[in-house]
Amino acid sequence: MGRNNKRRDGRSGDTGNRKSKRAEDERTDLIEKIDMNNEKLFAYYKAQKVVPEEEWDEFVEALRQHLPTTFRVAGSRQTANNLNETIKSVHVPSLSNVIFEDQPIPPPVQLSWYPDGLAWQFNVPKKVLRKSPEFKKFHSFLVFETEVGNVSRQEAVSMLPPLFLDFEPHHKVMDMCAAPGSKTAQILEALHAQDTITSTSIPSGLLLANDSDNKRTHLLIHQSARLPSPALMVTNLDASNYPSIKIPTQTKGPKRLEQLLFDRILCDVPCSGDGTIRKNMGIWKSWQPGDGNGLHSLQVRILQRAMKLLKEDGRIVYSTCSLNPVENEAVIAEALKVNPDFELVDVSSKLPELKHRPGLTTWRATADRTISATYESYEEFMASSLDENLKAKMTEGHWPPLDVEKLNLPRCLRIYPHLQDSGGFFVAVLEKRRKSAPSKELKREASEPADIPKTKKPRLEDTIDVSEDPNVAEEAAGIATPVDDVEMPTESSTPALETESSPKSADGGGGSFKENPYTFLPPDDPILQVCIKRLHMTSSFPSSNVLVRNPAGDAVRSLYLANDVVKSVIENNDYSRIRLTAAGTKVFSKQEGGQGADAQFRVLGEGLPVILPYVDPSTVITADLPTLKTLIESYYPLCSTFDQPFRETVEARPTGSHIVRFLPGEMAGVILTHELVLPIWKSNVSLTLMIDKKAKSALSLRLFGADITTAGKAAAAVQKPSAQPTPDAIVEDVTLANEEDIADETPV
Ligand SMILES: C[S@@+](CC[C@H](N)C(=O)[O-])C[C@H]1O[C@@H](n2cnc3c(N)ncnc32)[C@H](O)[C@@H]1O
Repeated sequence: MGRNNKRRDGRSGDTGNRKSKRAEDERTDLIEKIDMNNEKLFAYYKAQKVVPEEEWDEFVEALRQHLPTTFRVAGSRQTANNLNETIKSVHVPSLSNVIFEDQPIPPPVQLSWYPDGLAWQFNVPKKVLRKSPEFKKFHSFLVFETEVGNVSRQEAVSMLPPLFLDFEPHHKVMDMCAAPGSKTAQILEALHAQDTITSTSIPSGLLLANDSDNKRTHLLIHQSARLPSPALMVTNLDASNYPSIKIPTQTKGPKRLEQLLFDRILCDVPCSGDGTIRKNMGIWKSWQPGDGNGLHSLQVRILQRAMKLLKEDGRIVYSTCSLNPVENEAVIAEALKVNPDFELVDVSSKLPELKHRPGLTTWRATADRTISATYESYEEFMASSLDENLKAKMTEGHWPPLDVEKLNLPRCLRIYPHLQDSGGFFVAVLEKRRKSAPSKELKREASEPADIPKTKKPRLEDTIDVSEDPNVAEEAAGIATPVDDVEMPTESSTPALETESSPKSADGGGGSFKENPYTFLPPDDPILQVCIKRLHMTSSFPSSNVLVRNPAGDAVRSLYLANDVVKSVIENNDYSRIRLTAAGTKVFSKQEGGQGADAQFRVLGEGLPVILPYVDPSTVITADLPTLKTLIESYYPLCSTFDQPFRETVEARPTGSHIVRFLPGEMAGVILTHELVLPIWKSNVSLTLMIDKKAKSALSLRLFGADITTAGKAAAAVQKPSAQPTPDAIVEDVTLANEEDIADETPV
């Protein structure tokens, strides 16, 4: 991210390029220098019998190998299938016979277990990506598509948990430890699976993504802006202490408030991360058993809190990128012990091509840093000659319980690097059994009358003490929410783009919370009405679900759209108590007028698919592929440069925000296979395509096989006077920024 900012600050792509090469050289040195032996790690995992004796060498050898690059084609089913087709029919054939320094380089292959072949893997040295023209072009394609959210560069194993959630668009889903958000994005995509390329549905369900780290929460918001959803909320709380959220009862009769319970919860908990050792090579040196021991109690508390927030028949997916049974089976066992209404689900046949091993039923914990001894039981550990301070760090829960056989721990899935050339991972799926006949008392507890004085409220909360103001300790942040990074027209009559001001930085120190509050506009708000009238939106547009974020509750800058559940959560809960950091999706944004012109609210590219189903089709201007090419190539082409009938249509339109539908077509060998709907801005005499710079470059690469945007051509010219189709400067610089931004599975 930092490097990306430097580029925005005006550093040349060449500098980025040199830096990237240096970083790569440093990494190569590191691989060569690093000692991929850690006797304690080996002794510990041998003692756990994670793999049979005869597989041990293969397992360790796999830990030492460079992790292949994996990515997932993202977006709704239609968008993803389209792009996947391009990868299969254009990129893979062009990468199939590449010879580099006399060596054949294998093309990307699909991950056999990932549904619909939407996940890919390739393993080529970075210098091939830099120097082979075919791979360079493919890499550039990936970088830009990642920037705009059509591709997610994610570790293969990290793609697993959402696949086991098995949820539907009407479900209320919670992602308890969500940042930086690769799994949140995957859940959002599934929630919006039925969307088309041009329009987004408003699912009736909810995705509540939470993370206790404020900085990382803003990274999550940035990532999820690529997949706008009116069903998304983001909170910034300690998951182990997550407060009760209230919503009105759905039943007939007087409205009461009840606790919001979830259909599905993902607990992708903080872990020691030793399953990522192929990527995070520092683990070879730093690993010690205490890493997992120290996290065990937090992991248990997070899982137990999830159990209390789940509906009957609901499902929890618990996952870590650690191989340590103390962070995995021991956590599941401890949580099951106190929640007997839960059981592990056998999901071994869900992904038939996925190779995995069963969860362990025996393991040997230790707290000893200096010797390699492990202990069969807590009693044996306590009877040892170890230091009393070390003994105090461990609990019975670190070891297998006596009744371990009853818990079905082999139903957990262990993924090992040597099985399918991946990282190491652990997944467990738990379901809450339906109670046959709820007692009268339980029924009474299930709905909480809103009007009972607080002190007398029957508590829905469980054994965990949930305070009204969870004491969340995190670093001071101050990261801006995403802004529309649109190329700026300079024509004098073209208004300056107003950037969305970031919410005030959240000062995590001591748990203070300084985000802006959320207010729903009255449906007859004059500004909202102007937006609705301008687009001739139908009466079915949910105008009572439009919200703003500022203390006054006025439509001063941006308008967001939320679905009914998000609205009801916001209206019935104090936003600062639930540390609400984001809600819904931004659809309109204020655009300052140019010389003498009034400010207007314009449709945002990210919000357009959400509002398009409500826009009167006669409001949308139709255009063809050459028109799109002109809009991509120039910042602000004059209206007079366009062909008829587009020229006449736009000249007749007032200045301001418009929507254009580009119809499928062909020009000089370039094919637009499906229609595209994009926002434009009309100034007195020129037009601007109002999409993010990187989205414009990605679109250009997808359509024309080269970045023909002004910025792309400029970058190519800086890099090489004989401009090649793929500008190195952009590729390298964006790659670095991107890889940092989306790094997932960072051990915490
Ligand atoms: C393994 S990472 C999650 C990765 C994420 N699910 C993804 O796919 O991008 C664990 C996350 O847990 C967060 N975390 C740590 N302690 C937490 C707590 N007590 N409550 C909520 N989140 C916590 C960390 O900030 C970190 O972002």
